[in-house]
Amino acid sequence: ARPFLNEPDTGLNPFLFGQNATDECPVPSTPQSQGGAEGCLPDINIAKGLPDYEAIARKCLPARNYTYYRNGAAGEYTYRRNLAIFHQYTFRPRILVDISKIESTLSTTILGYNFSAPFYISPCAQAGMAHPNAEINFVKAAAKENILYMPALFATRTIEEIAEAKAEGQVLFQQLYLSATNDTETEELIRRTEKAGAKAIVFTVDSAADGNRHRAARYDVGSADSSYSAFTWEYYVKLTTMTKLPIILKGVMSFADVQLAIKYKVAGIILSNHGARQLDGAPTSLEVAIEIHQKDPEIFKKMDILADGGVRYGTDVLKLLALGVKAVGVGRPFMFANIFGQEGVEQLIRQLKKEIALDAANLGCPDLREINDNFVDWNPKQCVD
Ligand SMILES: Cc1cc2nc3c(=O)[nH]c(=O)nc-3n(C[C@H](O)[C@H](O)[C@H](O)COP(=O)(O)O)c2cc1C
Repeated sequence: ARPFLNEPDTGLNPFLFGQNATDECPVPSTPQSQGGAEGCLPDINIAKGLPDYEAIARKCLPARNYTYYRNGAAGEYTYRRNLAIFHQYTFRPRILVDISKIESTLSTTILGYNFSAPFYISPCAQAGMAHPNAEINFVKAAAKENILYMPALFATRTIEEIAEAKAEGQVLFQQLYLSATNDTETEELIRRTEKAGAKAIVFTVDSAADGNRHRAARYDVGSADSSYSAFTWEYYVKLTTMTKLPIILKGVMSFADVQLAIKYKVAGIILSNHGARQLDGAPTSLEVAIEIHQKDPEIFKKMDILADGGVRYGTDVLKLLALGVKAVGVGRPFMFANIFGQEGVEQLIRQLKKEIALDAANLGCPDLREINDNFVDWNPKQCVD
């Protein structure tokens, strides 16, 4: 495959490496497990959009830590597809529409809880590889900007430490990996999650086995679980009897399973290929959302459907929302922004909110909550790359 452009060149490099691009920053000596790009970080203001945080992290983090966040499965074809797919669909912009109120229409509900924007911080393990305060930065930034955060079970900080950092009334959804064979362990995890005050369980179902991750294997930072899972829909039914919390299934990636999720009255699903870290060749969440929309668009009204993977621009968010997706998850960009700590995470949230508003305005969509499939030409076109 041809070399892949991870981030389009938007003129960042001279700010990061100097005008002659020769003053490479030395790899910092901070121990990997404690993260740390300190001493190397450029001015936070040079990050103008989501892809910039990755470019900065690649320069500033130890290679092993960067690779843990960056890697995808096998030849990373789905990783590339996640980023590229959005550009196969062009908008149908409308003109002479009063879009002056757009910023006041970004708010949404997820499982009935109010948030200021239709995007959230996806559950990603090991935030401590980027910053010593790890997930605490996500909790606090999410509270400040009133967006949803889904902490990962394999976080650097414990469920309890993360809950402790919550603001008054802050809503978190807890991501869990469960054991199909050890109900005692599952019960214990669920009790901890409930006690911590999580408002929903995000049960990840797209990791039936370890991800086959070549890039990660070079640095010994592969996926954390090494068993083949025995989960079934019957297990899901049993799980619903173990807790009163709503359960969101994360990693639904076929129309057949979406139909089953409806049949089993699942509270919500996340269309996700796990950031392309599990099955190379999996479809992208945009493609699955398009398939649902083509086959039975009413499904989007029957449960909250969220989606993640490769979302890097406001326009990516708009395309998913136009199909009926309720809110969109962002993973790696937040992990990379965290090298700047809470300030970096907050800045990213503000930047994405602004992009969504600007893009919706230029699209001629006066109210984000009213965006619909007419705003996009769903005939795929050749990507510009
Ligand atoms: C470093 C890293 C760790 C992740 N850890 C988890 C995890 O523990 N549980 C989970 O459900 N998903 C995990 N994911 C997947 C994310 O929740 C999300 O689906 C994905 O990152 C979205 O794609 P994006 O990174 O392109 O935004 C992880 C992703 C990354 C990049």
